[in-house]
Amino acid sequence: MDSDSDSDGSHVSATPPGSPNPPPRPKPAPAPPPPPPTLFPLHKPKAKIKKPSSKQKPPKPPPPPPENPRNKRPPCSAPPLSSSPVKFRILSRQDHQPSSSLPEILRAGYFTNIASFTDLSTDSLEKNVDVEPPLTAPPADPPAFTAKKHKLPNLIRAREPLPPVTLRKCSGSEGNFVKLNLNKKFNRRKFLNRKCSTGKSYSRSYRKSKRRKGGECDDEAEGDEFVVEISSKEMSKGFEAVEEAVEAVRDGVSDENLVKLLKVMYGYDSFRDGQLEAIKMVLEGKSTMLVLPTGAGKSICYQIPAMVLPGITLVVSPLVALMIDQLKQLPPAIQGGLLSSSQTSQEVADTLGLLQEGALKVLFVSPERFLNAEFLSCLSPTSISLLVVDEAHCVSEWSHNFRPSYMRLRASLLRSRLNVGCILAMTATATATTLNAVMSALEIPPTNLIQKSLLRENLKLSVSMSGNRIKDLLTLIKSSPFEEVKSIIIYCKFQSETDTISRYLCDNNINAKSYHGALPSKDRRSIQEWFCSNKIRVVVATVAFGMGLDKRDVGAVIHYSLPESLEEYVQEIGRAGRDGRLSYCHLFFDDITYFKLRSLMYSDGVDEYAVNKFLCEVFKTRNNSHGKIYSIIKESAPCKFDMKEEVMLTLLTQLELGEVQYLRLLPPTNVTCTLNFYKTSPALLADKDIVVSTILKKSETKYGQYVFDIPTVASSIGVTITDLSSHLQNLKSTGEITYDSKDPAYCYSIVQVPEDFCSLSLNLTKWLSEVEHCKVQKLDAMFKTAAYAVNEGEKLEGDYGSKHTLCVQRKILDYFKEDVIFEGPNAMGQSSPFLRADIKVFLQSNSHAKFTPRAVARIMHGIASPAYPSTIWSKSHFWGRYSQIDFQVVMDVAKEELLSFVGKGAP
Ligand SMILES: Nc1ncnc2c1ncn2[C@@H]1O[C@H](COP(=O)(O)OP(=O)(O)OP(=O)(O)O)[C@@H](O)[C@H]1O
Repeated sequence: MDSDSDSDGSHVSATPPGSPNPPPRPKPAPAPPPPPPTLFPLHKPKAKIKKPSSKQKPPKPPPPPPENPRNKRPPCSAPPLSSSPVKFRILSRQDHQPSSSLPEILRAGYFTNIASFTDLSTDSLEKNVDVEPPLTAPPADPPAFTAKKHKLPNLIRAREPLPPVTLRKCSGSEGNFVKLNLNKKFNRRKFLNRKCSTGKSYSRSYRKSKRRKGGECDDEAEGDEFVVEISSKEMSKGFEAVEEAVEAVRDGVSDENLVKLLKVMYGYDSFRDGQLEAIKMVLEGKSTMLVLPTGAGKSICYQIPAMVLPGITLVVSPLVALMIDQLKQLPPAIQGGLLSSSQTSQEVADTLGLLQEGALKVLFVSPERFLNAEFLSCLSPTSISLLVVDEAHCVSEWSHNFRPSYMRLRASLLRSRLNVGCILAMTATATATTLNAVMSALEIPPTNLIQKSLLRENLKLSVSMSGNRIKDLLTLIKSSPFEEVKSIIIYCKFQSETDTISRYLCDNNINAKSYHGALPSKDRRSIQEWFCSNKIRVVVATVAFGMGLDKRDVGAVIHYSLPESLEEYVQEIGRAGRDGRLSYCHLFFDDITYFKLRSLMYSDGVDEYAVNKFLCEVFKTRNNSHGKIYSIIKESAPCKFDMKEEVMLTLLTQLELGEVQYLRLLPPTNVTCTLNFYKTSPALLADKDIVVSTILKKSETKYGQYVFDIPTVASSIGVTITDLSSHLQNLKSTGEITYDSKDPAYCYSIVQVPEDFCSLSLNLTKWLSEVEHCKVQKLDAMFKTAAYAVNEGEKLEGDYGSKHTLCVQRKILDYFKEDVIFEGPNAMGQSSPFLRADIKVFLQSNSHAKFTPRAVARIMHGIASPAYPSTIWSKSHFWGRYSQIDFQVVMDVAKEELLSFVGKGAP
């Protein structure tokens, strides 16, 4: 039975697969039965499977998908894009997708999904990590695809930078292979697929899932490469079936019609809990808040409406890597694209071109895009049918993963700027407070909340307190039920831990690899691929692993370190048991890690003093500054204000979107420009060109070069930074100048200068400290849940792998449902007899430095900050000495001592 938002939380549901008694995980688990074949795209009996041959001629292409007049939009009158001065490395599609399967490629090419991205990084989610050397050795048992990689004809110089790759539809005479537009030349490519030797009739989408979701293809088939020929007749039959089903839903949104559409698009017979309800709400045009557990199938809840609704569906995601995964996982019938701030201007222009042509049904965008006037102008006011906010908890500062850029996603702004009518917000993890905040920001009425249980009952939970985690981990993996599990993820907090542990496991004959954000993206892809094809049994990872991972048969998730919140814990254990089989999740915890994490919770915080100093810089010219453009340089500012980049962005966003709008954020860009004149002399050119004459006035000359601040010049002329950049680009193309830009910065234009800086900094600091307090409470709730489970679990029956399931589930449900902040003291010390004396000595011995109470407390807790880096301050005798004393207590004592120190005439 599923619990919903009204349940008492004393039970948990099985969503998916809805079985009350999930089967135990066999040794080894057999592959799940294939889903029934779909009408779309193809049935295997009609597809010929042949060994590749160089002589083989490509078959004829399918006709283009039937065009639906309802999907047509008038072309959009976007202004030409200026070129960005920032250079990005362009990766080929294969760079991200080393073993593209036929359905993926077909989807990408034939159905216009965008092919080139520049950033796969998920590093931003990793905190306080140290860099490890890149992966060099292949796994003991390298998968066949690596060995054969060079043979694949569809590889496009995977390592080298490439021009943007535009995927085009084939014309009727060229076979059903996808053509890639490289450097404006068309090259014919054949795409390969590996044989799944079960001999069953699989749909294309099922073969895709076999490849990606765990390599259930049997061993015999691994590495065998076959060309799958798909007749254009079959292809168009699939399209027609989808088109018919879509039309039927448009004519009448009934359960029956929607199930038919589900069947032809995905091959599934029925909807899972919550899906149908959500789809119907969206199709009725009602903004909806959807809370389903990880792996429950939230994507279908926007993909089906995207097919049915006339305009485009915008999907906002917090990470580029997530967007890429989601784009790749779109079913073939949906034409998708992606826009992120890490793309080159050419990539952006290509996507915007497709958008203008009306060729896209789903567009993934980063929230930062909403800063971009060009993007906004490309979306005609009526073209957006649905806005999907994925990971919607990021909207709320009370969530575990607040993103300042998500503040831009407020219903009022979305309506005024994009004319968005219907919003679908989706998350797997949100407390009641977070949900309230998200729903109020997106103006979703309480009646439009669809919430199913957070936990699947096939997950068995256990917890242990450990004095020697690495040894206990080995014992755990070598004992039942973990010893029988063939796919395990171990989550650690720090990158260095992942390497140590994977080495230790390998030394003990356990096939393991470490995975973290500092690894080159190629290595990360390989590890993920090997794990998915069961070539590696264990991945020891930081939080960077798992976002968008849809491997169905992960049998165990082990937390080597305490997660920072119950939200993070729920999200990460949700990687296990997606196939519905019994799966095991073990959590190790210990005081030392807890103390360390708790200290880290204070690494983002700021003092009122720092906020005030920052505001003075932001509004440096208080008079006549309305409309003027300024910038804060990302590299130098953190040290100047002792404030992390992310915190600066939070403050700037709050100054834009808070009760009073003080400024307007502009897209970040490089602001220092160095320019050389070539053809015409500067003075002569300045006579003809106002931009050049302003540059001459506003620049310094160094070694014959002109160095100037781009926002200053743009402000003086009264143009935007984009216009100025285009103008410089034009001058460059005529050979008049060359230029380079550096210093990435946050840019903004002033709307209104605050009258009272003091009260504004006080309010902002108060808000930030509440956010900080909330994060600390989340960690405490996690720690207390673990401690409670260990204490209570001792009294319960049950095998080792599942002993604490009920205790932990109960605590999790309380926490999410009622925002229960668990009572009772935390494990932190509240006083120390030597603290005051030590702070006094520290201040005396560092009398040259200007400390704030927070800076002193950070050093006593051993936390680095931009102005007090660990490279210098960890040498201090006092570094980290009081990490077991509550940070607030240390800060209070530091404040008193600083006051008395200054009172005694210290500098
Ligand atoms: N009705 C259904 N029947 C069977 N399988 C389904 C159904 N709906 C979705 N799935 C499958 O469930 C898997 C998970 O779906 P999806 O990635 O959308 O989950 P999610 O809720 O977005 O998970 P996460 O929060 O981890 O991103 C996919 O492989 C998807 O094809």
